[in-house]
Amino acid sequence: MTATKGLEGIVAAASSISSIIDGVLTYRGYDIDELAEKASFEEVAYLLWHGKLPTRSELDALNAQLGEYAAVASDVIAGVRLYPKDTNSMAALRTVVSSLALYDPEAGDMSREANIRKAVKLQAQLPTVIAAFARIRQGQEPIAPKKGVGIAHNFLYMLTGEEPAEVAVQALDKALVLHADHELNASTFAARVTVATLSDIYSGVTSAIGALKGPLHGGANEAVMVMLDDIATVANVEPYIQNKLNNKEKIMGFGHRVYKNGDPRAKHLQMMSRQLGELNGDMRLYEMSVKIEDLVTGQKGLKPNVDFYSASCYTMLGIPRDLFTPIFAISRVSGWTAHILEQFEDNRLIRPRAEYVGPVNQRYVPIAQR
Ligand SMILES: CC(=O)SCCNC(=O)CCNC(=O)[C@H](O)C(C)(C)COP(=O)(O)OP(=O)(O)OC[C@H]1O[C@@H](n2cnc3c(N)ncnc32)[C@H](O)[C@@H]1OP(=O)(O)O
Ligand SMILES: O=C([O-])CC(=O)C(=O)O
Repeated sequence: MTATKGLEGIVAAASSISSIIDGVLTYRGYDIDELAEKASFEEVAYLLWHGKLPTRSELDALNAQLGEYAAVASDVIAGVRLYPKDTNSMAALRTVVSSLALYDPEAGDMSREANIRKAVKLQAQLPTVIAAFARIRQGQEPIAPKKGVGIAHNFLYMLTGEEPAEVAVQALDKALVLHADHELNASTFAARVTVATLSDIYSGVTSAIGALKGPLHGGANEAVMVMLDDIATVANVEPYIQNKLNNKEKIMGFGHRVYKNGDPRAKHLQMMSRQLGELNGDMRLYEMSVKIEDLVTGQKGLKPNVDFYSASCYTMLGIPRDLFTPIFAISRVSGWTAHILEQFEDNRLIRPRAEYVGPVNQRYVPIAQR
C-alpha cells in the first residue's frame, strides 16, 4: 500500500452535483459562466439541492421558507454574546453553527424531508449568525433578518443596519453563485466523511466550516487581503512580491489542486473588482491585484484562484476582511448540504487506509526502565 499525498488525483466519490472537466466548472451540468451572469444565488441553491432549476412558484416557496427560517433562537444569540470579542470569526462560526443543532427539534431526524428542511434552515441562518457576531463584537445590537429580500441583500442589511445599494447586492449575489459548490474540495469532503458515519447534517456542516477556515482553502481570501493591506500601494507590489517569490513563499490566492490553466471563477471576480473600483472612484486595490497577477503568473505560471479577486471585491463592498471566509461559508453551505443529502442517498462509510511508515517490532519497556 502506497499513500498518495494529499489524495491528489484520487476519485473518492461519485457525484452529480458539480463537475470540473477540462477546466470548465458546472453545477448540475450548467456552466458556471452562464449561471454567474443569469442566475440568483437562491436559484443556484435550489439547483444544487434538487438537481433542477426552480419554476417561479418553487423559487417563491424557497424564498418564503428562507425568510421564515432566517431568525435564530434567542439562546443562540445569547451564546454569541459570551464569545471573546477578539475571537476568530471562523472559530465563532464553527461554534455557533454547532449550537444551532441544540435548538432545532428535528436535528436528529434523519428523514430526507427533515434533512432538506435543515439544509434550508442552515442556508437561511448562516447570514443571520455571522451578521449578529460581527455586530455584537463591536458593541452593537444584532439586526433581525428582513422578509421578502434575498440572502445577499439580507446579509448586507443585517451587517450594517442600512438598506444596501442595488449594485452591492448584485455583486455579492454573483460572488455567492460563484462560490456555491466545487466538487470534492476539502471542506465538502470533510462534510461527506462526517455524515457517512450517519452523523447529522449539523455535524457535517460544522466539520466543513473547520476545513474551510484554513488558509490553503477558504481562509485564503482573508489572507489575500492581509497581503494587499501589507503592500498598500501599487508601487510597493513589485518589491514585496519579488521578495516573497525569491524566498519561495506562497502567494495567497494563487494556484489550485485541480485547475492548472486558471480558475474559471476568477475572471468574473476580476471583472467585478474592476467595476467596483470604477464605481468607488478608487482603482488602487484592483490595480495592485492585476500587478500581483502579472508578476506571479509571469514568473511562476500560477493563476489566480477564486479567493484572489474576491478579496478586493469584498473590501470595496465595505466588508471587514475577517468576514470574507464566513461569506464563503454562506455560499458554500448550499453545496455542503447538497453533498450531504447526496451522501445519505447512497451511503457507505468513508474509511480509507494508511500506509504505515512507523517503527516495527517494538517491545514494551516498563516505565521505570525507560
Ligand atoms: C477556495 C480554495 O480553496 S482555492 C485555494 C486557496 N488557497 C490558496 O490560495 C493558498 C495558496 N495556494 C496553495 O497553497 C496551493 O496552490 C494549493 C493549496 C491551492 C494547492 O496545493 P497543491 O495542489 O498541493 O499544490 P502544491 O502546494 O504542491 O504546489 C505545487 C508547486 O507550486 C507551488 N505553489 C503552489 N501554490 C503556490 C502559491 N500560491 N505561491 C507560490 N508557489 C505556489 C508550490 O510551492 C509547489 O512548488 P514546488 O513543486 O517547487 O515545491
Ligand atoms: O476545489 C478546491 O480544492 C478548492 C476550491 O477551489 C473551492 O473549494 O472552491
